[in-house]
Amino acid sequence: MSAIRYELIKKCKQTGARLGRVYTPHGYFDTPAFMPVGTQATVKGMSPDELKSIEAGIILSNTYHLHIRPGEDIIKEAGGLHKFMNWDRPILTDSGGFQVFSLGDFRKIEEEGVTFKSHVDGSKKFLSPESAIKIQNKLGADIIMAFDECIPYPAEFHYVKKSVERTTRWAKRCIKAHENPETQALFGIVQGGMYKELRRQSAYELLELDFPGYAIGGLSVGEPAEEMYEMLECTVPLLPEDKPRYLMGVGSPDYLVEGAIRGIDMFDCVLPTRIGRNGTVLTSRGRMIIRDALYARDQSPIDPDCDCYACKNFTRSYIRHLIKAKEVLGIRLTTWHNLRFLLNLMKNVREAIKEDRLLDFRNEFFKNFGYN
Ligand SMILES: C=CCOC(=O)Nc1nc2cc3[nH]c(NC)nc3cc2c(=O)[nH]1
Ligand SMILES: [Zn+2]
Repeated sequence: MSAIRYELIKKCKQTGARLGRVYTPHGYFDTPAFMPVGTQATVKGMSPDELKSIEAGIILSNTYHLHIRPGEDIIKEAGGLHKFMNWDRPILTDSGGFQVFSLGDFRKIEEEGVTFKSHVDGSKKFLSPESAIKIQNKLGADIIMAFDECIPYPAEFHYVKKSVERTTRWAKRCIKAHENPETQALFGIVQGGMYKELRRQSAYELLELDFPGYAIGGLSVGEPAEEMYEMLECTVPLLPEDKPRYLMGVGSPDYLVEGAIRGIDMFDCVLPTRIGRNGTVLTSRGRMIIRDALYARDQSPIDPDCDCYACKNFTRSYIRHLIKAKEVLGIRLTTWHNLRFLLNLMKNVREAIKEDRLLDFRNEFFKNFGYN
């Protein structure tokens, strides 16, 4: 009996997209889904009630960050991550491994695991498949991720092949180390760089291990959009139709729509919260740099088509003032709006799948948003 169940509700007639629902021990969430990122057990600037008000179905936290601070034992003593942060809906923990390689003073990868320096105090840290799973077992997320190597871009074929084979060996060690498969679903992570042959090899090796869900890793690492789409087109069809597919670290509005069209069910990205904090907001007409003097006297909402608290109650002029004055309410409002924008985008994608018009929706959205 697995911790989650994926219900395939409808397949889009125009594309590879699917409408689905993932049932977890903390309730279900609809897919395709965008998962707000709460790296350190909080989606920066948003309370759990506010996240519920914008209909966030599932949020993500980082194993690496919570291991470094406050440490998984403190969270376990609180009754696990759900209790600690008072979020009673689904949670997914990924490694933050992406950050380890970009944040921590990354040291070396060996068969046993990865040695690196903490980005907080520079102390020496070690993560292995076993320790990464042990930490996630203590945190108690509903969906946890296998320990893998997120291969940098670009990378030589031979290096990628060796890394894929090690990631598969690590995946087997994760399954063995996992203590709560009936309450925490462990997802395998397909790697393979930008090589179709290695993407297929990684997928086949992980399919044999029969995970309850599969993530596609090693993308959104600096490669051109076309390469990412090509890797999706060669990998997604190999994955089981009756299990969720999670594209890690993606993404911007166009990537979310194009990823859903190619059969992806779950996405996560720091973009909405990160650009929100530096005064950039997403609107149906494209990105808006609200701190720009252009908006100093603009009494209209960020996005007239948006139903969020920021757009219903405040003007561009006021929010620009808050951002310029480094007032905390400023980044709360831009974050609130950006998250609601992406959650609404995914709601519209789900509607379009229901009505077999996702390609039409894509063309309309891209025309307004300013993509080609
Ligand atoms: C406990 C261990 C769980 O391991 C992982 O979470 N591994 C992992 N995380 C990723 C995160 C990514 N973010 C982006 N772009 C912003 N691309 C990403 C790719 C990966 C990936 O290939 N692997
Ligand atoms: Zn809004």
